[in-house]
Amino acid sequence: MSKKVGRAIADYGMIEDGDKILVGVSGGKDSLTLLKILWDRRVFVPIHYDVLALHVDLGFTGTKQEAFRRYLETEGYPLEVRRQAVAGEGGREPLTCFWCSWNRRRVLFEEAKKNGCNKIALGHHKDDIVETILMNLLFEGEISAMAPKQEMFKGELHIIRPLAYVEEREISRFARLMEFPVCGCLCPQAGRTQRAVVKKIIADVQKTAPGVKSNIFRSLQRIKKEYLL
Ligand SMILES: Nc1ncnc2c1ncn2[C@@H]1O[C@H](COP(=O)(O)OP(=O)(O)OP(=O)(O)O)[C@@H](O)[C@H]1O
Repeated sequence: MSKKVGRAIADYGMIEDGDKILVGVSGGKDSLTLLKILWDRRVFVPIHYDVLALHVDLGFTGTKQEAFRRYLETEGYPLEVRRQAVAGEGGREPLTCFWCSWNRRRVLFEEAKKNGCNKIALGHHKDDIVETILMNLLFEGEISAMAPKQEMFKGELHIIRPLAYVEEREISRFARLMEFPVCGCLCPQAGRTQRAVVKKIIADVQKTAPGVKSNIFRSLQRIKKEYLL
């Protein structure tokens, strides 16, 4: 996985010497994996960069957040926690995905600025990108993906997605092997989103066409302009 991450970093010029990277850590398997890989790679890559983990505590109840926070601290990762209630007290009803992610992003940007970070790394992986392509096609009527490297605020900040070439099943296996104290998805909307619908479509098609995920991913690298409307 580290090799795939290295390839994605090189292909998209995601990390440069002197970068300070804020890694968004939700407590899920993807961002815990991302944090470990970026942290460990610093030992052998020929450039120097700093890593800071940030958890935005969105205020959902019934969390197992304490366990993963303790784990990060014990493992020696520098960690910041910012509380930003989106539901219940201090939040808004009904809770929507837009409201939740808008707030999370705002806090990530604010904390990046406050901590002098020029990159924000998110744990989106290949499956997330493929699902986004289909979601945008089916529900938004447009052809677009999730950029592995995205410029924000006229280049002041970049969002990077170093797991862009890594499949979710690889991450799941790694997270189990590493015994990460994963604190599952705490979102009350989980499983009822457009993403869940698209995930099921891909899984169904994959039963008879195993290469479908890679094909969807590759499709946005091979646009045939002469066949567009
Ligand atoms: N509460 C949070 N605090 C900080 N970063 C977050 C938080 N929630 C999500 N992120 C960041 O945004 C990415 C995408 O969020 P999403 O909710 O889609 O999570 P996910 O795909 O389930 O990943 P994970 O397994 O890391 O939770 C995460 O991988 C993480 O980097």
